[in-house]
Amino acid sequence: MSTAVNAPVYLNYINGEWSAASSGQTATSISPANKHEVVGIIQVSNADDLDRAVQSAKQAQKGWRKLAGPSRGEFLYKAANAMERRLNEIAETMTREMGKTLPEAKGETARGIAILRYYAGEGMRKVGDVIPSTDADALMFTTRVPLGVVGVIAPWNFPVAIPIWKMAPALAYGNTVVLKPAQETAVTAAKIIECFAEAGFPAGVVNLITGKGSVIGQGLAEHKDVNGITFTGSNQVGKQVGQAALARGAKYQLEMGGKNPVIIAADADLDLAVEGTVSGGLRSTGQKCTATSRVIVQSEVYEAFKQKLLAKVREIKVGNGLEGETWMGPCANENQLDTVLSYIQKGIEEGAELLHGGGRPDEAALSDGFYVQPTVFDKVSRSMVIAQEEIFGPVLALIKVDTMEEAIEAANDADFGLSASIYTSSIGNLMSFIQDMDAGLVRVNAETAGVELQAPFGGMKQSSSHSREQGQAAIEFFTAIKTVFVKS
Ligand SMILES: NC(=O)C1=CN([C@@H]2O[C@H](COP(=O)(O)OP(=O)(O)OC[C@H]3O[C@@H](n4cnc5c(N)ncnc54)[C@H](OP(=O)(O)O)[C@@H]3O)[C@@H](O)[C@H]2O)C=CC1
Ligand SMILES: O=C(O)CCC(=O)C(=O)O
Repeated sequence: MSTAVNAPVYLNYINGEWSAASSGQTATSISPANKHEVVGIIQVSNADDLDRAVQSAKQAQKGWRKLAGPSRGEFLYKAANAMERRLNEIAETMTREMGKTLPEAKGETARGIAILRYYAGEGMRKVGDVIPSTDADALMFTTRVPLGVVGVIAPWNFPVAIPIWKMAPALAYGNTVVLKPAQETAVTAAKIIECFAEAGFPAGVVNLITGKGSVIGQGLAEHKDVNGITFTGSNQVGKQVGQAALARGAKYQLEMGGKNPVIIAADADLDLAVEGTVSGGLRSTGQKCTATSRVIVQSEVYEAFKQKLLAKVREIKVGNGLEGETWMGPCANENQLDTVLSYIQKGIEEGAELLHGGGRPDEAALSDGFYVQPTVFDKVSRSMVIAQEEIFGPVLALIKVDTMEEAIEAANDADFGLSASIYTSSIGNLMSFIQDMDAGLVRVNAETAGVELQAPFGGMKQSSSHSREQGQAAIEFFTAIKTVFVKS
């Protein structure tokens, strides 16, 4: 039975006011743990709504950029405080809306708050350098200016952290923002924006508009008054967004897929390596762009590692993320579940050996949710589809290698280059890995997932548009450098 009748309605936030889509259309945001549970009713906006949001951001931009950096930072501190007061509620909404476990959702919400505070402090840091001029009577320096209106297109897998790690630096550096979250997690996004509204940002500085990606996302990328577009999501859509922005000369930044390897060297601490592989590959149901997907193991320890890994995976409790004993929640939506199941089928057809999982769990209590078992494949070869394409699900592919050289070569044998890790106790191994691994994030004796907000984050090869987000790196995208030459 659907509970849509009693579900709360969430609106767009445009020019400091909550408003319904002018199309009059709404959609339901459902829980992946039980498809009959409606988390909220959300707006399906059209191009007119989008234009209103962009125009309100454009109008607000002049006043916002004129504020001193520390004053802009004050608003971010206030938004962080508002979010902190509502941490449990926001985390619970996230779990209900996209399925990750409540402890993970609380951790992510806390991370969103920390990101806001980090960028609030940015308002007080330097924005330029003094450069010696060849003219002894001149002063030459650089300063930075905001892009203008920034469009944020966010995915559903980190519905708090990703919008915030894009919006917070955009705002701190003087841009105004139009956020288009994934429809999947529009309710969680509305709650974040409620915190921004409570913080008292001037009207138009922060705008939220929900609707189809093909209408609102693509519309943002194509809108003549949007000066910068920052996107996280699939490779296919990312490239479309980039092309639309490029065609009209707007700045863009894309964070896309991963096919992240972990290397288990013969001298690794196997218990630590198993822990990192399970956590990196299966937490959040494998739906992280940094999730471990390929497990490359040296032959000397292959059998021992495999047995320890299987023992750990067998312990995983799949269930509703709101329940305390659950370790792994459902896939975020039915499409995602179907994608994961079809990749598992492909792995079987290609001759990989299914060691664990491979389908939906049997429990009747889980039959209305988008659940899948944690899955482990043995005898995977580097060219198989499950070793090459992003699955975005809880599927680990074991690949056997003889030498460290072969391990690194296998790890680099993918179109993506986001994150990679190695478990080893040898300095030689870790130095070769750090030097030769083509990935934006390389981690030693730590899982592939896990990003620190104060460090640059982004990928090589097909994983990104080669820019970096977060930490001090964010200033490169969200501002333009202006070189100033002054002569008395
Ligand atoms: N790098 C990452 O962190 C992520 C990677 N993915 C990968 O993408 C796959 C598919 O996931 P999916 O949710 O469909 O990812 P998408 O790339 O379709 O969605 C990401 C965001 O882009 C929006 N969008 C969709 N179509 C367009 C468009 N034509 N123009 C502009 N914006 C658009 C979406 O809106 P809406 O969905 O509301 O229509 C959403 O806000 C996953 O299986 C995974 O492999 C997915 C999410 C995150
Ligand atoms: O691993 C993380 O914490 C971040 C992952 C991420 O950015 C993503 O999945 O989109």
